[in-house]
Amino acid sequence: MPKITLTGLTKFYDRSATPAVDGVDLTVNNGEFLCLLGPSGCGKTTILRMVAGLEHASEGEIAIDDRIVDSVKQARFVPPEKRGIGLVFQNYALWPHMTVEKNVDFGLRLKKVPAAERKARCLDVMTKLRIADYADRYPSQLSGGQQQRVALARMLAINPGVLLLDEPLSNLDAALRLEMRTELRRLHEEFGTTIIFVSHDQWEAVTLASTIAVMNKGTLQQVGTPDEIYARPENRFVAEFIGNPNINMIKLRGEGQTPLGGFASAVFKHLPSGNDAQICGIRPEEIRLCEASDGDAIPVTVETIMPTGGSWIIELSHGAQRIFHSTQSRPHWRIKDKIACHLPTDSLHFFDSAGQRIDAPLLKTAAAERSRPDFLHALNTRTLS
Ligand SMILES: Nc1ncnc2c1ncn2[C@@H]1O[C@H](COP(=O)(O)OP(=O)(O)OP(=O)(O)O)[C@@H](O)[C@H]1O
Repeated sequence: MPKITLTGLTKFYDRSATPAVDGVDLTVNNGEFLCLLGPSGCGKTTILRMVAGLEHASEGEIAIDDRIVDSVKQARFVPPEKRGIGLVFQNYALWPHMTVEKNVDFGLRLKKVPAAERKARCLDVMTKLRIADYADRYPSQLSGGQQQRVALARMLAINPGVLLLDEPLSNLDAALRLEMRTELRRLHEEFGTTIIFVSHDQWEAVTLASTIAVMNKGTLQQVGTPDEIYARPENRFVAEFIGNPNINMIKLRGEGQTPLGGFASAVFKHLPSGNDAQICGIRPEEIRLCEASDGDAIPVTVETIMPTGGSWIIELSHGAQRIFHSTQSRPHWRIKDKIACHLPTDSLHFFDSAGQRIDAPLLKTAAAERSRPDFLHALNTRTLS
């Protein structure tokens, strides 16, 4: 299966404005399932459209394996139909005058696949995507979710080397989405297709993708496995975009760089001298609660306890400061209880004034070794809340 390489990829829709995509360097390896994740308008779809050949790059290059398919410098542009790519968009354009089976069969016909093989392939993907019962219906007679599955089936039938998916599950209800994610993962394992998937839903990204590329304002922020991105965010944007409840951010310094009190003073204890960290992040599930009598801990008051279906989010205050803790164990505290908390050293993430991660020598590793179930649980808390 092909590898895709983006080098300095840039797109200006309007030369006088900021670019929609700004100097992106990214390699999607053979058979990789990569999710472009980021807030609305950050340039995800634009990248997908350039890879598909529906938009020209303004600068930089796109290569599929070793073949350059778009390069302004080399004055080369390979049209979409010659790139060997399947594309499924949110608004999956099905042929309205064709039945489901004819839609799925369409690409195979174009490829002049023999009739018996076409029939078998169509039946196979329609069965896998659970639309075989609607084979004779027209798109207008299907629900949005069923149409989305037809669009996916149509692509999978031709078994493209590269599959580009732009939020293809957005029209499905929660249960069907979950089912389709499992199905997509299974299909990916079975077909080994290189997939680029666009989403702004972090839960979808971590459950589906082997690699996540987090984007913001047209630029790539971090590329890594879901675990890497959660456990070792490269900057504040990534730290705050991934995980729910959101990571707690503790401001460490005030005017003139004076160290702040409260939670910040507890954090300073862990900071080697000379470190110029401005902000410290700690994931809610990493905060440890204890009895008020624990002398070394930070005294806090329980402000709210929010059940989120199998887990709980607890809001804690220390003076005017607030911090959120999450747990899978039913809390035995009550609102207004005076308790205390620890911020474990190896769970702290430090960022400088530009929001870039600082790796202090004393503060390492354990966070990176955090287990995936914890991570998924943390995200699941958001989904349920
Ligand atoms: N055809 C176009 N002409 C001008 N500007 C465009 C065009 N398409 C997209 N843009 C702009 O480019 C930027 C990136 O858009 P893009 O659709 O790639 O973002 P996205 O991350 O996919 O967003 P979403 O998650 O909302 O689909 C946005 O500011 C958008 O307004």
